[in-house]
Amino acid sequence: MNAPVSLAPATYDAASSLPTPGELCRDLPLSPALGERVAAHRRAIRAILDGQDHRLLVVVGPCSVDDPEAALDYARRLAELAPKVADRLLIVMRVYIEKPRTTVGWKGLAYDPDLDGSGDMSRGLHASRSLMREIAALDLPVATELLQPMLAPYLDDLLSWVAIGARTTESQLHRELASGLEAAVGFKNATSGECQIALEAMQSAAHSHRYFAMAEDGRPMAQETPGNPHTHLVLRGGHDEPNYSAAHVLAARRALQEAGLAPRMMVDCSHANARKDHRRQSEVLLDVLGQRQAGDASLVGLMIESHLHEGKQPLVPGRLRYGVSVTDACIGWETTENLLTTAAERLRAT
Ligand SMILES: O=C[C@H](O)[C@H](O)COP(=O)(O)O
Ligand SMILES: C=C(OP(=O)(O)O)C(=O)O
Repeated sequence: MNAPVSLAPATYDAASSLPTPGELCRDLPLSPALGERVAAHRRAIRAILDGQDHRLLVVVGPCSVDDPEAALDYARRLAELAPKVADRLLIVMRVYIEKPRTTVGWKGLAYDPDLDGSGDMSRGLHASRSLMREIAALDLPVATELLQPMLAPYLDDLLSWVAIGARTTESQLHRELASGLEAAVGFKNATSGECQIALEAMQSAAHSHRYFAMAEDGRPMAQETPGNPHTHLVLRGGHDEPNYSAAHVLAARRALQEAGLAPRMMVDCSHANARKDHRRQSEVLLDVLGQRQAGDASLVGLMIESHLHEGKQPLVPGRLRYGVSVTDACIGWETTENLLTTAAERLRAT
C-alpha cells in the first residue's frame, strides 16, 4: 500500500518563515494622512474610468524595481514632473516588485531583494512595502502587478492601480482577488494577443466572490468580496504583433460594448506593442494620442516602461549599473520627461 500523502514539509526551517500581513503592516503602518492620500489617488483614477475626468491616466516607471534607491530617485523626478502636466495627465508610478517570467529568471524585489538567488523574502516584503509607502507619500499613486495572490494583504492598502498580467488574466484566482480590491484593475490581453479572456476577467471581477485567502494574522480565511466595478482592458499586443491601431481599438471597443462592459482601455506602449524594442514606445504613445485627439474617448490610459537610464542590463550581482532595468528594456528619464511633456502639450492643443 502507498504511504499516505503528507502535506506537511519534510523539515521546517525557521529561517524561511515570513511575517504575517498584520506584522508587516504594524512595522510599516499606513498613517491616517497617507491613507487619505491613497484614497484620493484611487478616487482620481476612478473618476477617469467613469468618464468624469477627461485626463489621460499614465502608468509609468521601471519594468521592475531591483534597487529601491534608484526607484525612489526616479519617483522624486516623476513627482516633480506630475504637477506640471496634471491638467491633462494623471501620473501613476509602476512599482513592480514581482515579475512573471516566461520560463525562469529573477522574480522581483519581493522574492529576492539581493538579486543573487539568496531569496530573502522577508526582507523583500519589507523593502517592497517600505518603498511603496515612500512613493505614495510623494503624492504619486502606486501601481503594481499582483501576481502571487498571497502578497496582496501585505501591500493592497497602498495600491491605487493594479495590473493583472497577460499570463494571469485567465486565472480565476486573480479575478477573485481583483473583485475585492479597492484599487482599479487593468486586465491585460493574453500573450497570444487574445482579448476575450480580459473581457471575461472584467465580467468575473465585477461579481462578488467567496474564496480562500489569508487573514491579517496569517490564518486562512474565507474572503467575501463585493465585486470591483473599476476594471478595464489593457492592450499590450501579442506574439510581437501590436494591437493599438485605430482598427484594433475599434474592434476592442465593440467587443467591450457587446459584452455589456464599459468601453475603456489602456494601451501598454511596451511589450508586444513595441515589438519588445523600448525605443518604439514613443511611436505607440504618439499614435494613441492621435487617436485621442481624433475623439476616441475610450482610450483612457497609457502604460510606459521607463527607468533612469535607457535599455537593460544582464543581472550580474556586484556589476549592476545604477538605474538600468534588469528585466525588460526601458526608455530613459529624459525621453520620458519629453514624451510626457509633449503629450500634455498636444492634449492642451486639442
Ligand atoms: O515585463 C516583463 C516581461 O516581459 C515579463 O515579465 C516576461 O519576462 P521574460 O520573458 O524575460 O521572462
Ligand atoms: C509583465 C508585464 O506585462 P505583460 O503581462 O503584458 O507581459 C509588465 O507590465 O511588467
